Amino acid sequence: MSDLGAILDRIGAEMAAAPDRGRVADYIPELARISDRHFAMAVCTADGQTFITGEADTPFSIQSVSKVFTLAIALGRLGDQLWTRVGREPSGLAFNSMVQLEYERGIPRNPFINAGALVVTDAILAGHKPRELLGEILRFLREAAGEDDIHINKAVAASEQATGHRNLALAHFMAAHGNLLHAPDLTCGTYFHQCAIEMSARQLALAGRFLIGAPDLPRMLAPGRTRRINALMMTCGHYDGSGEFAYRVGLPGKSGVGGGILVIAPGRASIAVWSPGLNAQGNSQLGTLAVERLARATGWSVFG
Ligand SMILES: NC(=O)CC[C@H](N)C(=O)O
Repeated sequence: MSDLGAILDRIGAEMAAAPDRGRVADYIPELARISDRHFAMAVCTADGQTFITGEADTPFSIQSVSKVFTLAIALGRLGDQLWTRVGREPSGLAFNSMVQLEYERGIPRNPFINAGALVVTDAILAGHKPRELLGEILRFLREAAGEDDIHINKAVAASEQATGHRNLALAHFMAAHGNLLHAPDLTCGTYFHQCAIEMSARQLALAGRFLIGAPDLPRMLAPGRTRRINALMMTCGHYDGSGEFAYRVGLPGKSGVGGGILVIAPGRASIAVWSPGLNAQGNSQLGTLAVERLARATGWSVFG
């Protein structure tokens, strides 16, 4: 790579000057307080280097990016058995949509929409107390990142708990179809806490290294499974904006309404970007633009 540091400096400067920063999520009151001025990007390469620009050590709410890690834990623990409860197709609908779940009898389309992520959390909650599972998720992240300073923001979790009617509705609906093992408020409560994990862009890029598929990096899962997580990130990681992200960026990515995106360049790098303003599909507006520019400058793409 010619000069990743210079590429990131340029992208950071361009994003600081960007006029249209999208809109910060306001349906979770604690997230509505975050300024849309933040920007950070971190790139961890397969050969062990890390490059950053912007506020790469400021923690932010990873929200739905957590779904990548709970899926990894679920696949490691349950293997293909998980797929009896959740599908692997893009939904073409918003992350919190209800309609499809009714047509498809309580089986969510994929593990990255909210309904699917609730099923994944519910599956790995089996045999554990919520506190134990949340401890396991944090341990997984800390081991993957090689950093201990990763925590849950309890105020964000409480804020979502107080307003999370749609997620509770999704969970109740799946319970009605026999696709939930625990009481809806238990599964949702665990999910709200997992979404409220805070990480910096640097920590998130480090935690994503196990998905690069390169030797000498932390190995959290069998290689065949990490490839499949990448496939799902590519097809479903941005909800009804997944096609657009694949077209513009050409790499698997998973977004969250906190404005974070984890992007994997297989064999090359793990990339984390953060800018809290979102586009109409609930994906970081500048985050997407920044990784689009990074992909163009580096030539990284899974499409050759
Ligand atoms: N897209 C997201 O990041 C959504 C996560 C959020 N906690 C929710 O369930 O609404």
